[in-house]
Amino acid sequence: MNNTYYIIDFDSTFTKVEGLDELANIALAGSANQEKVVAQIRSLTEQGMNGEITFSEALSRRIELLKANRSHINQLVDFLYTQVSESFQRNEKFLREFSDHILIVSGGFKEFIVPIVTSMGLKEENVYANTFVFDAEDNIIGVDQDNVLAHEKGKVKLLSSLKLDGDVYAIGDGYTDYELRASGLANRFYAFTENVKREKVTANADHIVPSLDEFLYLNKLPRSQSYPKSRIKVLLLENVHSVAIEAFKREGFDVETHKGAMDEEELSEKIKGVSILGLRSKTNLTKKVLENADKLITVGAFCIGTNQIDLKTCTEKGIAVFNAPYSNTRSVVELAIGEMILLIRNVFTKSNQMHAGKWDKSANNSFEVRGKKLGLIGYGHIGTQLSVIGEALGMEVYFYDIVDKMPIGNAKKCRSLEEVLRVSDVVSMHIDGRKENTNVFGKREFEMMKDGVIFMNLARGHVVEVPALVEAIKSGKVAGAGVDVFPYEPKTNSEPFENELRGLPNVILTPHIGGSTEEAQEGIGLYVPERLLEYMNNGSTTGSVNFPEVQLPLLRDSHRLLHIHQNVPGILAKINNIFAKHHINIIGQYLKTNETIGYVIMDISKGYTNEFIQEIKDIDETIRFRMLY
Ligand SMILES: NC(=O)c1ccc[n+]([C@@H]2O[C@H](COP(=O)([O-])OP(=O)(O)OC[C@H]3O[C@@H](n4cnc5c(N)ncnc54)[C@H](O)[C@@H]3O)[C@@H](O)[C@H]2O)c1
Ligand SMILES: O=C(O)CC[C@@H](O)C(=O)O
Repeated sequence: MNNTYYIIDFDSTFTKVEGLDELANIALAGSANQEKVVAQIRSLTEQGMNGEITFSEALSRRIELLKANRSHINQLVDFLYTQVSESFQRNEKFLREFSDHILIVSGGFKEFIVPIVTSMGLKEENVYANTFVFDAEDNIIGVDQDNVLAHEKGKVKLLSSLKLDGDVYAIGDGYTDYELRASGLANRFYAFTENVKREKVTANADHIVPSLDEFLYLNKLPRSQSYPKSRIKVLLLENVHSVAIEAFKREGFDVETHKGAMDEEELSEKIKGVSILGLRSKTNLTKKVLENADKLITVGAFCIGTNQIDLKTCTEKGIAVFNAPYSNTRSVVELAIGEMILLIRNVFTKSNQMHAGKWDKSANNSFEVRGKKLGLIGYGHIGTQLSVIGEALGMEVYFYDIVDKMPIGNAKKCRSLEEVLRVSDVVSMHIDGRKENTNVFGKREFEMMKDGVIFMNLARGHVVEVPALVEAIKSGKVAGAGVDVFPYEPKTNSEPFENELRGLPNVILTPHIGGSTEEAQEGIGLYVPERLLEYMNNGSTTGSVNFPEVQLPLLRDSHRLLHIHQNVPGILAKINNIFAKHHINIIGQYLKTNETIGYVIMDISKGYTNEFIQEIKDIDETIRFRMLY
């Protein structure tokens, strides 16, 4: 072990929160002025951390406001067990292994610090912090004034008295931590920004460390992440749900988010250096963008459709793409059912008339859906769900799909598109957005339909020729239409919507919100990051839309090599020859291929040379190589 001492701060570094602020929250729970007092305490904490008021002033003023007792401290400790910073949780092994050289030096209080840090392997005798003074009823009435840490430049005085023999590295989020470096007592100061980032502190740091992983990486210390995730960029576009953002932040990635989509030019610049990209339906991931994607490992479509992504190029470049194949299915189905009922009853026309002051109480052109024929074009996830609910409403369901599909319930499978169109009272599109489906629905298809049909497209805008639909509405062929998707859709909410369907009677237009419900977005926000993280951390490709699917066991006590190559004969033999030449023992090996690529995963024991790795990388057909440990 080296002779370096690691001086670590507690509040907002070891834990995500400030202990005293949380103690106030607990002590004042339910009291009328809780919010006000906690805000005052937080503000004093901030001023002290930024060096705007002296530490001792901040401390004594906070204690005065606190009104806490010993039982509140017990509650605080229980809470703090759940608030240890993520990167500290990940690196408990380092804390235990280096416990003789790790000192917790804090302006906080031993009463809550000791139980937390000792539970993670640190030593009580290495905790330097304040202690409370209690009265006979166990109320906190002050701070032990004999402790140097209760006073100005307390950390500096404390460290100077310890006379540590060796290098000293200080890690913390506050100005008092930086003071150790300024005084010359610490060789380096690492500003820890996983929980809070303070300009005045980071400006003075030798290094800014967004996580403990980064600190351990910089100092070549044992760590749980082979390469710190804080160095891996995640770019999330189109307002993906906050649970997704949290999932990546929790793992320690460097996450950037954007509310809207990006056009080709903007994304071509932004993609540089990004390893994980998240998008929805409005961002086109084109060949040109992918040419600039120098670090891209994986892409998550936070939606069902992946037609906006050049999957072929992604595959050729060894970029694994994932989507959320059913998280918003129910939402689309509910919207389709709602629109169908409103359209067949002519509700929008009546509602518009009412807004214009016209009362037209009549049954003309208003029908029930019960007993009507529902024609579904595309019988995938959405089509089949709609089939079930349509039948429950008393409709007869007919469907057409290019793939032979099992009918659900009493639905009738049709052999051709025409067969469905000729019989249906309501036609609903649920085919996917592949290129070949462009304009599959035009004048000819509308002409095949019954007069007065209701038509809905909640699939993709480019599958229907809009002028043909407009004509069919104007001629009365189509009595009502629900359209959620358009060949061109605005990139952001501030861009105006232009389309020939605007202003037509009994036409419901919605801004591509079939899948936009809180439930669906949260579901997608949980599902997609799980797939992406599984791939990043473990190599598993379950649910990938362009990679061979492999579900891998967790990595234990071995190193995992992931080799993506062009799918030509003989690659596995080449790999195995290199293993044999270097006498490397394979613990586990998995191979899956698709038409374009092969994906080999090899778990090996830790003894191998850089030459061995280089030879694997140098195989001619290699597209991408990654190592996990
Ligand atoms: N409006 C929205 O917000 C929203 C939300 C979710 C999905 N969608 C769209 O809805 C589409 C359908 O979603 P899904 O989850 O049911 O997809 P899915 O892949 O499960 O089903 C699509 C079905 O269409 C069939 N198909 C493809 N081309 C066809 C054609 N030309 N004629 C007949 N059948 C054809 C396929 O064989 C498949 O069974 C998605 O691809 C997506 O584009 C829109
Ligand atoms: O939310 C989106 O952007 C797209 C929704 C939908 O079209 C999908 O493909 O899932």
